[in-house]
Amino acid sequence: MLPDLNDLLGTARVVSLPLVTRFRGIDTREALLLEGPQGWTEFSPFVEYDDAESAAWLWAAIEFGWQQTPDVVRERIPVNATVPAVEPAAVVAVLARFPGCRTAKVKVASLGQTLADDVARVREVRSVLGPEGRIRIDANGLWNLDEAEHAIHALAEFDLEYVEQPCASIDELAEIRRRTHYLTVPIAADESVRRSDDPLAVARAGAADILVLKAQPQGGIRAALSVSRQTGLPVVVSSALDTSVGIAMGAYLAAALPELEFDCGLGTASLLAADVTTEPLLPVDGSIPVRRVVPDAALLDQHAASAERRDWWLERLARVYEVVAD
Ligand SMILES: O=C(O)CCC(=O)c1ccccc1C(=O)O
Ligand SMILES: [Mg+2]
Repeated sequence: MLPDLNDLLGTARVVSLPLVTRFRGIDTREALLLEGPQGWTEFSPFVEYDDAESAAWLWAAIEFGWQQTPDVVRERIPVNATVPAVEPAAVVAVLARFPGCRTAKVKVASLGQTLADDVARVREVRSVLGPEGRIRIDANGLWNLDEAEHAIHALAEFDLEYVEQPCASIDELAEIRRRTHYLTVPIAADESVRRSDDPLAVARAGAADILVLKAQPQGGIRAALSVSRQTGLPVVVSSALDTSVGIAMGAYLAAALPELEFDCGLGTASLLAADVTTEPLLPVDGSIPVRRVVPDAALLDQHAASAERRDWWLERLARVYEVVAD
């Protein structure tokens, strides 16, 4: 059951939040927030995504605002620190924003950087976290097969918990998994789940050991829970660099999973220099609470997007609504 478009437009607020450090090539995160009968919710597909891909994000936003959240089995979610592709000298300051986090996810394979840059960054993260820290890396599919094999070989000495999306395609993931099997570094799939027509294909191909699930791109909490159930693979719930409102959606997904073996990528409010609430879902003692988030009126005003960007988002909402309604 779909609410009327006018109900969505009636409460919509568009914000533009500055990031602490550049991430995925952006320094501000734009998001559209909506208030449904169950609470505030978020629609924030990345600006370059088309309407067809954004439909899952809108369905997720509507589900979270208009339907009750599923039963939860935990009240706090252990989270990882997320380390953008920064210089080694900046690593200490990044990790300090994630108090109590024993796990770090390090971005690698960034445009304009070399494997030596990645090795230096991961070495510094290992040195700060110590031998008991857990380190995972995320290449966002940017390596080809040989680059991935070489890089995983070079980075394995830092004891990797897993490698997220080393290559772009499912076939490549399956092949790199075979090639690096001897290193015993598990392979996780992210884009191959959230940007694929068939989120189960990567599991069916035996191309990943772990799935990264993001609530908005997966089409909501229930759809993501279904992927987890149907594949039986261990899951890491992650944010899409959402505001605290969207992170809450991810937190409810993580809280509803029967098993949660790995720390989740839901500490990303720490990458924002501003948020929409005075009580953001920031990590404390390495975890975030599971609760809904209510935006603060003054912060919504303070971080309101320009009139031009607001119109762009409202028009996008209306177009994507038609895709969902079909
Ligand atoms: O998983 C995390 O630690 C944080 C989330 C994250 O990395 C991310 C955030 C926005 C867009 C893509 C990604 C990604 O996992 O590739
Ligand atoms: Mg990823």
